[in-house]
Amino acid sequence: MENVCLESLILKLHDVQAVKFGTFTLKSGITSPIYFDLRVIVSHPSLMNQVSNLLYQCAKDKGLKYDTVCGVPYTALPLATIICSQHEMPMLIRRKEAKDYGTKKIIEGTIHPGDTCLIIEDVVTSGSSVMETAVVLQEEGLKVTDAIVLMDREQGGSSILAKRGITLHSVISMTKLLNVLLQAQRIDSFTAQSVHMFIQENNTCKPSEVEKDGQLDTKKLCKMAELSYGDRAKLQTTHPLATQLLRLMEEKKTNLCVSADLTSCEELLQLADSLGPQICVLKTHVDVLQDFSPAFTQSLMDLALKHNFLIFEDRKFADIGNTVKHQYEGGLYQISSWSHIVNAHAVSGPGVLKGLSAVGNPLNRGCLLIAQMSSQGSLATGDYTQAVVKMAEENSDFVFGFISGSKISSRPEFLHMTPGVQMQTGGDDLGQQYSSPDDVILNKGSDIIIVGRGILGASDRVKAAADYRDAGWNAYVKRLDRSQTDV
Ligand SMILES: O=c1ccn([C@@H]2O[C@H](COP(=O)(O)O)[C@@H](O)[C@H]2O)c(=O)[nH]1
Repeated sequence: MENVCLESLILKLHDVQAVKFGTFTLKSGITSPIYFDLRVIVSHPSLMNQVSNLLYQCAKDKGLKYDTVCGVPYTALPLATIICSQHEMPMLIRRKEAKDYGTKKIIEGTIHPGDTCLIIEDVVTSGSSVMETAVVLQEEGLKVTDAIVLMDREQGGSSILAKRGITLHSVISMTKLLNVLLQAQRIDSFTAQSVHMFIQENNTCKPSEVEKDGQLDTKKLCKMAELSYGDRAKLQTTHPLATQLLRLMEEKKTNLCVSADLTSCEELLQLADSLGPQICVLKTHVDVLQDFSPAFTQSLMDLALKHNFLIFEDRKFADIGNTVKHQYEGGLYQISSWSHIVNAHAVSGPGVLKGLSAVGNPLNRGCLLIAQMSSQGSLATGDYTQAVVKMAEENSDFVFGFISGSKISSRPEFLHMTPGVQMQTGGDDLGQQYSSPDDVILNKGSDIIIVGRGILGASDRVKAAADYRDAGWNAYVKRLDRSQTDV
């Protein structure tokens, strides 16, 4: 690969801010002086072509033989597409989550078991994303022996992948990148030095650290990919309310939120008292109460303290900032004074969060954005959902998670809460659709199940809540176990 070509690429990547210097918190919670965001290159077609050519050339220079190509979702997907299109090679697409309808496939494209698949990735730190893709391909009978990455952060990922039989080939090394930017006076020697030191000191995935008796300690390794609720609570970037919630979930061993859709205050308070020990969150719709009074909210707050759960008023704010501010703070319900959590639709734009956070932040409250809905025909899908994730990322001082059917953000500081949960799947006659606790937590990667009528309609609500709590928690434990064996 020609040096001039690499140098011009590095400078272009810096121009478009695909590489940035400053203070950044990585997925693992570590603070880094350098950050790569290769996603931006999709807006620069000539850069996309240049990167794809270099990735292809790298595979050629190494003499790699392969039958098909798969890009690690999402950034490397278009890169793999360009390579396959230009060189007329078959490609496979790995889904992040299996489809919950139709074929339920996790790999799209024609699979020929025994074929060798080359993995394409944009940036490697721990190697866990490459590994996740490799495992899925291997489960389909494909051979995975090599991966090509544009940028290796040199933090141990290549050694870890090598231990699992995958050779990582990188187009740009961290050392090369820093040298080129230093020579071009894009960064000073102090910055280059601090990045070098960071890499040495934060080799988060040193093989020696994840080895036990010469074997990979899969438990440690897995922690990089899937953190427990307790570990997520410890991340610097986690919102204080999410920290409180994740901690109490770990302590009480529950990821059950009961949806207390009742019309009498007394019945609701009785429910909160009897189910309190089983739940992490109690969700209300105060506007369906026939006898609401401020005394009710005081009693509910007392029960939340007694049983250590959070209160979530499912108000679904959706107006302009100024209006939601009044709706949250004032009126009959004065929601901000008693509800730890509220939620909002993103449809009116970020102003809704500006208005809500002006009231909620001084009170240490938090908000969930509604990214998907459980009802049939919901319009909150696809690009809308993606835009909601972006809005959450841009407002993480107040937003700590989502109402969604599945995990939609890989950032461990965000919580996913899923309504439409019952042991018996199906729905009601007004469009509600139900998934099982196992499906929601284990297969779709959500964090908290929200259960209403599944518990409220039972003859013994305490027993039903215990069953849902066990089902939700066991699915979470299974998910952690599965990710340990997958790595
Ligand atoms: O997409 C959504 C958003 C909110 N909900 C609310 O959750 C409960 C579900 O009650 P069930 O009795 O378990 O069906 C209810 O309060 C909804 O308003 C939802 O279902 N879907």
